[in-house]
Amino acid sequence: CRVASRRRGCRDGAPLPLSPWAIHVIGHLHHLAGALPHRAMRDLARRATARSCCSASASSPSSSPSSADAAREVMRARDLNFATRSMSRTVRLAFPSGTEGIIFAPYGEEWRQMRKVCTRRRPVASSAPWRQPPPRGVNLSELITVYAADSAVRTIIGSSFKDRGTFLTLLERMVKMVAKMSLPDLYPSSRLAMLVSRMPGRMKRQRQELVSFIDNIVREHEESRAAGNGGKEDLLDVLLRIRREGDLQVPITTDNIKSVVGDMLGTGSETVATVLQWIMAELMRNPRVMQKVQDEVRCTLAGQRQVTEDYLSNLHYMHLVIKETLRLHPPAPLLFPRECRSECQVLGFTVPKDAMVLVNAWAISRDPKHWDMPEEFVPERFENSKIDFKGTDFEYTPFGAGRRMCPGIAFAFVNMELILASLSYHFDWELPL
Ligand code: HEM
Repeated sequence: CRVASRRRGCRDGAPLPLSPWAIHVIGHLHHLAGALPHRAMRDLARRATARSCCSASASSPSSSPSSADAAREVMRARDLNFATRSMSRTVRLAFPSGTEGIIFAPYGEEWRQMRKVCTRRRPVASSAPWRQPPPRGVNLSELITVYAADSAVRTIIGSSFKDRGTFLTLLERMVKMVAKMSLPDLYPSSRLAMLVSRMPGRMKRQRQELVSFIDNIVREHEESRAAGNGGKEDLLDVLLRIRREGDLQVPITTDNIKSVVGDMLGTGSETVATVLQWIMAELMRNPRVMQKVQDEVRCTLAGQRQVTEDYLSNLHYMHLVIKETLRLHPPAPLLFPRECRSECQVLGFTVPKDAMVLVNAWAISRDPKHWDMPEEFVPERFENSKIDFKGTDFEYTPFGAGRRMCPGIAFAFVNMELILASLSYHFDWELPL
């Protein structure tokens, strides 16, 4: 294993990140077996005295900062050096060069342009659904997923979204595949791994299905606009217009527009739905907090038939509940993988060029060094605290920080607050007996 064999070596006097004991051929993988990666990596970092980094792959260097100090180094002090994304060998099959969208785009002008276009859009908020009493015993996770997808769609491609069910299935499969490590990812230079693994074929098919799906959306969109169906410009309109006008430094291709649309639809719905599901689970486990949220919402909206955006700024306690849920259950616990652009030092350790860096935001936001009763759900901890998720407090970075920080925070918050207010205003909730 390349990492293990270089571990004891030093670069310019600085050692490589601490790494656990390795086994020939499989490297450090046995340390990750059977546990969620962010938990396993936190435990490994705890065992390593420096608590900074550990390597965890079979044959490619990777590093997982698990302390706020290391996160600050990666996402602030050396942000530019870690501002590009790491792509596994199988993910690369799904996003060939020039079609990386935003999430996987290498650092550079094209990524900067796309990000600017996408963050200029204001979220299209609408009132949350479920004003009618649902039948007893609803599958709340399912309802939340559907709502989050619909509302992402409204902002990104307007209201036309005929086949939501197919989209959600494709999205779920894609997220699972991208998050998974397959044999070719663990042994990137092995041709045998590529030959024996079924993952490359599955990834290509999955990507093809998603692209055809988005193709239809783009075509319908263009036809609808050509037929004179007006309405406000949505994100897809803006991207298509910019491509037509063609006055950008790096021209936008249709293939990349499809990837950007996929990125925004995927992140816009999946993350919001996951956080909302955790919020409702925590509220049901903590009836005191649930009561406080309901009292605040019902008092603020007294007499209104519908929750709208106008009331959100008064729902102070609900905001704390969302913050606390993001602390305990960030939907991207290891953020999104970054790559070291040139060898550098982090907290006195050498990080080699091309190493994948996974910041363990989940472990850091439960670190007893920064948080009292870190495992407890206590929204009040944020009451008089200056700690926020805006990318300057490195003990709490559910949206990341630095150049690659999440551009969807405003969108996410409007949606999460609308839906949570709506659920708390209209209904009482309890777990089935
Ligand atoms: C609670 C909801 C959300 C959470 C917790 C979240 C979290 C994150 C995180 C951790 C990253 C990686 C940051 C880094 O590497 O430092 C990210 C990136 C990103 N997010 Fe979000 N996100 C959320 C909602 C959204 C929404 C609603 C959108 C869009 C509509 C969105 C679009 C993106 C995009 C495009 C990127 C890639 C940015 C880049 O690489 O330049 N996210 N998000």
